[in-house]
Parts: sequence; structure tokens; C-alpha cells
Amino acid sequence: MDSLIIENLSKSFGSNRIIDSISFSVPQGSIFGFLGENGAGKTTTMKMILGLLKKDDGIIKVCGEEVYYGETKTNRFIGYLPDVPAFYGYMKPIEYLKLCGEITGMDGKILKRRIEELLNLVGLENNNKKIGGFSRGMKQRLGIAQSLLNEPKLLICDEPTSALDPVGRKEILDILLKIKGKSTVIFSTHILSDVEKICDSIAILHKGNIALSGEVEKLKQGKRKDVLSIEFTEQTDLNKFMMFEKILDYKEHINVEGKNVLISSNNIGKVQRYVLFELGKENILPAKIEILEPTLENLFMEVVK
Ligand SMILES: Nc1ncnc2c1ncn2[C@@H]1O[C@H](COP(=O)(O)OP(=O)(O)OP(=O)(O)O)[C@@H](O)[C@H]1O
Repeated sequence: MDSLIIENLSKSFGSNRIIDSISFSVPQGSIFGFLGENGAGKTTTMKMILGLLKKDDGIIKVCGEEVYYGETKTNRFIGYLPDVPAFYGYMKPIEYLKLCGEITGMDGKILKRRIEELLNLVGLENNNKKIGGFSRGMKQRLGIAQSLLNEPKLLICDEPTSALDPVGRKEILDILLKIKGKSTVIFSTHILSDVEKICDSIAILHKGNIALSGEVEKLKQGKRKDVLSIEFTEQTDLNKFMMFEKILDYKEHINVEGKNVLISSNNIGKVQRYVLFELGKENILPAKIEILEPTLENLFMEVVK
């Protein structure tokens, strides 16, 4: 079953059509990356999923139930982490989570156990400081704990890693990986390496449309075209290389960037054997030679360029 289904969803602000009849679905238990450049409409879409923003057209279903603007019924399935979560700075994490649980009417004993579990999950179990003194990463981790209080079936995170340093980002990604399977996770971002690390599937939002969607591995395989990268130390070596007989045949598939030559081919093994043989024959020793695999970055650049 899909935790989220979106069919022909549209939204305009005035005459500006931000979302133009998009459709995608998110399988239960998976981690889904919702990608797009700044201003692509990711937050707008998330707000419509939460019923906080009126759609112009289309259908949104969360855990099989349709979402209606202004009704929060389907939000009982959802945990939401906004891009900049707001807290009461004078509270300690445990006090804050207790307040959140009490507001939503959680049973006292269950709430106590849940707070313990969640503070452990996000690595704040021994932290007795006031939230006001927390780093951004700690606030994001507390935000995740808060959004998981009610054991949501669907966790929606709006750019949870964008403002964090590499250590903070890794901590968040590790937490999302730990809850995978228990909750379905949707997270929006433009940091493609984060997506590559943890997402099962993605959708790329571009100019109001879903420019590309599907399982990350299948998308990469479908676009498979490997690139051989040869980095030369000397310009004279590069010039000599470019005059190799067969290299002239490949010229439509060659890019030269500084002293780096990139050759793309569907039969990269054959190209590599030829290049190594010829370089050896001419006694040219490159600084580096390697096969570059297709990356999400390449896919993204292809669809948004
Ligand atoms: N209430 C609003 N009224 C008018 N325009 C809006 C409103 N909310 C968003 N927009 C516009 O809609 C577009 C999409 O905004 P949105 O915040 O959804 O993008 P995003 O993909 O989340 O971007 P970012 O990565 O920068 O957060 C932007 O051009 C934004 O200016």
C-alpha cells in the first residue's frame, strides 16, 4: 500500500502556476526524497498534504484517506518537521516533549515511555540543558523527536539537513534510517548526496511538473552511461592523447575540462582498455584514471538544465 498518493495536483498563486497537475505516490515504509531547486514548490506541496493550504485541483490521499483543506483528520497519520522548527527556548527537551504530548492528549505513562525512547533515538537522552542554548543540529533532532511522538505512519520533513554541517547532517540521516520501516519518510531537499545515501525513491519537481520520479537505483541504471575520466599532469601529454587515432573517432563523446579528459560510452570497458594500452605505448603516465558511475547529481542536472 502507498502511504501517500497524489493525483493531478495543481496550485497557483495569482497567475503564477506553481504546481501543474503533478502525480506521484510513496510506498509504505520507504524513504522518499522530494527534490527541486529553491522555489520549485516543495513546501507548497507539503502544506497541501497537511491540509494547511488550499489546492486548486487534484486528489491527495494519506494512508488511503483523502485530504481536505482545513480538515486535520488525516494529520493523525502524519508527523511534520518544518524547515525551521520553533521551540520554547526556556524549556528543557524533556519538558518540551511532555508539553507536546499533553496537548495532543497522550496518556501519561505512554508519554513518559515514548519520551525516553525518542530522546534515545535522537541522542539527546543525557541532555538537561535549555533548548535556547541548542545548536541547529540539536534543534532539528529534537524536532524529529517531537514529530514522532504520536508514532506517525508518515513523517514529512521539510529540508531537515539543509542548514546543518556534515556532522549534523549525518546525525539526521542516521535517525531517518533508524525509523525506516516503522514510518514512511518524505523529505524535501536539494542536497543530492543526502538523497543518494538514504532514499529508496525520489521525485524531482521542476517548473511545476514532476520531471523525473521512481526508484533511485532504477533511475540510475536506466540512464547508465559510464564516463572514463583521465587527469593529465602535463598539457603536452593531453595534447598528445587527443591525437590518438581512435580518440579522434570518439570526439563527440569527449569533454575536456582543464587537464581532465572525460569520455562517455556505453562500452566503457573497451574504451578503458584502449586508453591504457595506448598511454602505455606512448609512455604517458596520467595523474589519475577512473570510471565515473552515473550519479543522482548528473540525473538532476539533466532534468533541470
Ligand atoms: N503564499 C504565497 N503567496 C504567493 N506566492 C507564494 C506563496 N507561497 C509560496 N509562494 C511562491 O511559490 C513558489 C514555491 O515556493 P515553495 O516555498 O513551495 O518552494 P520550495 O521548493 O519549498 O523552495 P525552497 O527550497 O526555497 O524552500 C515560490 O516562487 C514562492 O515565492
